[in-house]
Amino acid sequence: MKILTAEQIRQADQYTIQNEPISSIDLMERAASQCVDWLLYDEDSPLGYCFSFDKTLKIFSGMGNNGGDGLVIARLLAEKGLSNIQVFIINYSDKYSPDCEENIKRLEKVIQKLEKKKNKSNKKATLATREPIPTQQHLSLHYIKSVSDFPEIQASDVVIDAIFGSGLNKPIKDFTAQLIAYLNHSKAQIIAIDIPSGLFAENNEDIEHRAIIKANHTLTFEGYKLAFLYDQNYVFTGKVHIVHIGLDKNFMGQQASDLFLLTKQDIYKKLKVRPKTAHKGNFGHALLVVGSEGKMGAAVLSAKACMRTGVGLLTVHVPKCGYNIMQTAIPEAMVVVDKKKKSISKICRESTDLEKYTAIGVGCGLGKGEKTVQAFHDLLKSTSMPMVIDADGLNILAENLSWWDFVPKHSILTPHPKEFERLFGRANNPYLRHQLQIAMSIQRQVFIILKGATTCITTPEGKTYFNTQGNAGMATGGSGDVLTGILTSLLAQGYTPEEACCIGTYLHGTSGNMAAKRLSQEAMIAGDIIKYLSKAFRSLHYGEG
Ligand SMILES: NC(=O)C1=CN([C@@H]2O[C@H](COP(=O)(O)OP(=O)(O)OC[C@H]3O[C@@H](n4cnc5c(N)ncnc54)[C@H](O)[C@@H]3O)[C@@H](O)[C@H]2O)[C@H](O)CC1
Ligand SMILES: [K+]
Repeated sequence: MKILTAEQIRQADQYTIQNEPISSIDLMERAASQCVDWLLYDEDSPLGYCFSFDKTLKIFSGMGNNGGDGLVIARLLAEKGLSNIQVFIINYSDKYSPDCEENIKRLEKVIQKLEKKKNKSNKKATLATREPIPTQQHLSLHYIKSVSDFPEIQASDVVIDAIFGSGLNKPIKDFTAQLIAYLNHSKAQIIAIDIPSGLFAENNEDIEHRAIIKANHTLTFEGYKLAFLYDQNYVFTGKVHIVHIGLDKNFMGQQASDLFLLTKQDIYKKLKVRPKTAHKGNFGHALLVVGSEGKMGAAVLSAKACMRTGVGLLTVHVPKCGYNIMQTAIPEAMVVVDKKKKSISKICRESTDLEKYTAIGVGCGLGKGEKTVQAFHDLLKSTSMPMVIDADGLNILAENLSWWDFVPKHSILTPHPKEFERLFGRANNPYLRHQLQIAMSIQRQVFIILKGATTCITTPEGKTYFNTQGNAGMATGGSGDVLTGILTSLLAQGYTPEEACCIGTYLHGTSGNMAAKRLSQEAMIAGDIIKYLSKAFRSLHYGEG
């Protein structure tokens, strides 16, 4: 799925208005009604099916179209009978957008209608019983012009943030900034409409010192904004839900973008089906150069993941101390041992005949001893076959930058953020780090998989794929070794490095999710990701699970 910029979505908005055709105020109505559906019927919504709940819905609306969305949401919910709604318009300037202004009038009419209904039923009640019956529905409109107008916020309130959306063009200041701090400080659940107020859709500089809503949920229109895919911004977006508002699909499909979010369908299309007449020679021969004393677990995990991802043959090059461990843990793999006992010192004769391998993975549990560093150098120099480089392989490279010349083109590097920083340096914010990652992929002609809650894959052509599969249960020792095994296996089977990166990260995240669902995030360990690979494959091939 393509990720579009806020500017491209604005253009899609204009195109839809002109070509559907639909008036902008009707498009706003449609967008808000989709939000209302989510609010009333989604299992994640704090309102879920609660038409007359004892909580109060407090909607904070700005003066632009995001504010307009908030006003329509209030009116539609009131028309559906939701009981307690208070709307607050933030007067941060002296000008409303036309659709926002029109929706204030429409909301006022509904308030008047409800008031009339209330008076009528009270009159009837007074005549019959001499006592007014309190009406069930409360809908009110208030204006915030300074800090003294801030309402009290209870922990049980549900707050809708419709202050600013994609039209934000400078950091929020003055009492609006104070209001955001005040809302963030409350214990209420916050739902942001389109984008948390204060967050820019792409580049966010100086984020620690800015006023930005910290939402529990963000209902975003049509697709993820780029900023939502940076882990550092999760604190603002909370869980992101895509709300489709009917923007022109063809127009959006034609927009140029080098940014993609991986979906199940993308992966399904890339996965090959194994021919019925296949033999093990059809699925490649992988070599893993891994392990050292005390870190043979990393070697075993990468080897098991490699086999479970479907490689035909696997040879594992380990130090002598790893022989029995490897043969016992995974009899399906062939093992060649190094001359040295505790760490790898030289890629030995059986392994030096690199021609017979269809992919190489290196780095898991390797260590950085002098001889190992030399062996890594020799390995880089002895092949031009793209390889998977992880963990200590990356650290060694970071300490020997001149060796970049020997890194085979289109190799896959799998750093976590610290390893990334060691290799490529620091960037001031996630957007700039992403730009740095793209630039480095192009310059070094490698695929970089920056691991995180959302994994960011950049290609030598300058494309980016984001993978959102996975969960915090995977933040445990060995998860990265499993990914290396999966990637090496896919490369060995003849998937292109780009396909291997996309399928590999998606599979890894999906089996991690399946493991967490069954075992809990706390109890799952890296080996469980391997156990659930079969389920992840089945879900991709046959839609199971
Ligand atoms: N794009 C769509 O598909 C649809 C979007 N909708 C909603 O509209 C907003 C974008 O609305 P817009 O009026 O352009 O911008 P905002 O409401 O975010 O901001 C209003 C206005 O405020 C000014 N401004 C910007 N930054 C500041 C600031 N820091 N301080 C003071 N004033 C500021 C600026 O002039 C802005 O224009 C989108 O997010 C959706 O929620 C439609 O409703 C449906 C279709
Ligand atoms: K908002």
